[in-house]
Amino acid sequence: MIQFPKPTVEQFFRTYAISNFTVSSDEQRLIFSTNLNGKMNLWAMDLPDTFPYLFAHYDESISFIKIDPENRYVLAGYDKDGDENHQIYAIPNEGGLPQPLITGDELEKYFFSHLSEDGKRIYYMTSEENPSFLNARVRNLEDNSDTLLNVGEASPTQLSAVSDDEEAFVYLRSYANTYVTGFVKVGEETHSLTPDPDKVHVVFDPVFIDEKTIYFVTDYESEYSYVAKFDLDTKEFSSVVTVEKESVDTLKWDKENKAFYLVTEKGVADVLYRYHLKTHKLEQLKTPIDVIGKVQVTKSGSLYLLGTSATVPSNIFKSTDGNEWKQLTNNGVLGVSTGDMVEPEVVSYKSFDGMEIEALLCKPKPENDNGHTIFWPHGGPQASERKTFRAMFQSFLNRGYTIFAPNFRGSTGYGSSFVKLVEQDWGEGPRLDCLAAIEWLFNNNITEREKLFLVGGSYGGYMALLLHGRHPEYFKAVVDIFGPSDLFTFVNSVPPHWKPIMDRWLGDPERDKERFIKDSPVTYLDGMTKPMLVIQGAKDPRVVKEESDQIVAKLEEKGRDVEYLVLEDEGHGFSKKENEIKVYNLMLEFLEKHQG
Ligand SMILES: CC(=O)N[C@@H](C)C(=O)N[C@@H](C)C(=O)N[C@@H](C)C(=O)O
Repeated sequence: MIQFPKPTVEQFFRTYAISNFTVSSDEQRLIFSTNLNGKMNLWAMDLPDTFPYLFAHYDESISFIKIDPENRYVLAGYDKDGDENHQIYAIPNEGGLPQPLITGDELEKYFFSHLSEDGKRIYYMTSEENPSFLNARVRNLEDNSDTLLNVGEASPTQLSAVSDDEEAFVYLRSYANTYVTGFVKVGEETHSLTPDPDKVHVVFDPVFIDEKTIYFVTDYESEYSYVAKFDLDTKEFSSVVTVEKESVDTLKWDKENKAFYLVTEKGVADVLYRYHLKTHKLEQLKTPIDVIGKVQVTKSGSLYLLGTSATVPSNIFKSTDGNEWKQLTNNGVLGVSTGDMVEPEVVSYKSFDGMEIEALLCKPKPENDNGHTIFWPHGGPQASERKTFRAMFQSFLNRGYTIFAPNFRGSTGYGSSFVKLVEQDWGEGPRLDCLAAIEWLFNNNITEREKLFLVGGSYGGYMALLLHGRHPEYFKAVVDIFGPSDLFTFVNSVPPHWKPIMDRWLGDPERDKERFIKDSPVTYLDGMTKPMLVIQGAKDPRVVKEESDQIVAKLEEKGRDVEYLVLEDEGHGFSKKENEIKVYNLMLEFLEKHQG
């Protein structure tokens, strides 16, 4: 019989992403954003037919998709080459070319918030006239009038829910990723959704289940976030559903069955629950994947879910009972079965101060093993490494690298106090957690001292630079993907609506001058002696190109071995297939070159 070679790394490069989806109210059409033709576009399937067709061609990343309840048009948000200046476009119901609808100067942002039940009014937030705090406005599609609803003040203010009668509005105000207050505005009256907005807590995912009752997620006076309720008549706040040691991170209302769907974050995986409002019964549901990206509940009560596992790229599933799932998309890795991929082990180790840190350990198949390990600090930093599919990881594994990804202090999924541990401490605690992880790898004979690489993106890139500068003896070579290199320049270069939250997140460059010097990678140029590869998107608005330019220039001045790749048409990530392949190939080449 014909013998075929084992899967090669190039096959993993040909994996496509599904980043978002929505289903029409009659459930006859599913629209999703994917880079199936190399760039991000909207594709659709006319259900129950599952053959995807190109629905709207624009070749840019898509921030939201909304189908008019009466199927007259579709709305979508696009930016330009990853600049995150999202603007709102309309697409004919038959598909076609997106037309600008709520747009302005290319530097302004227009974030979609809500579409009225009759599809005639679009609620949105904009940076226009209020770049740091954002204004909320409503556009009436019948007469094209555009009305100011709320002027954001004190901190970025997001319109997050609108009652069906469009009389009550919930706003969320962010002071930090871990401090977001919620308030409801009805006419001239405003009420906090939680008893004391001055206490540090978060509020998100508010839902009006009728004109007077708002459910939402909060961690108010709790270590783990839970579902709470605010009654507009009595002005009472109450806790409704808590799940032990799990943080609720998504709340969806099922109007038909008077139930909520909850997704909780439990370390490296998600759990899906249904909570019945009448019986107060909480049921755990089976899911076909480990990490849930999006849940949509339709009018009929059907459930659609977008998700991924370490060996399963993003796919969309449907269920009518929350237990049996039908896979609607068939998004896989070119010719590679899940059995040919690597499932991570969940391990934990003790850090310098005895704190238990969870991590993902991915070991290559013995026949591929090249004896080298890649240490991967994740980005965020208030995020975590989870059981999601990463073509980059599976490519590294296919080439024989072991990968170790610690959820150092500051990661999400381990309670509110743990997430806060990185705030105003970017370079000490999390760095020591990384060092403890490296020693653990050596002590457990997973990694040999001379065979360790360091690769990280964004905050992970920052950590890669910092670890390189302060502890070069551990690493053979280092890859920094858009990492902040100097906290003084980084703090001033972030998008305007991030600036109000920088103090709690990172600190103040004057007040915390000593710490900023200590925790800036650029302070440790002398230590950065190992070969480096730096990768940057030219349009990145979060970690701007100057962060990479300056560290590369300084290393070159010192005659260090540094390669630099700038992708002109990318932002904070690689959305275009050809760019992604260029990056993976360069990284693999770089690592291979420095194995010896
Ligand atoms: C609400 C919000 O956007 N907060 C930001 C301050 C934030 O936490 N952004 C991160 C997701 C982020 O982009 N961080 C960069 C530095 C990264 O590590 O990816």
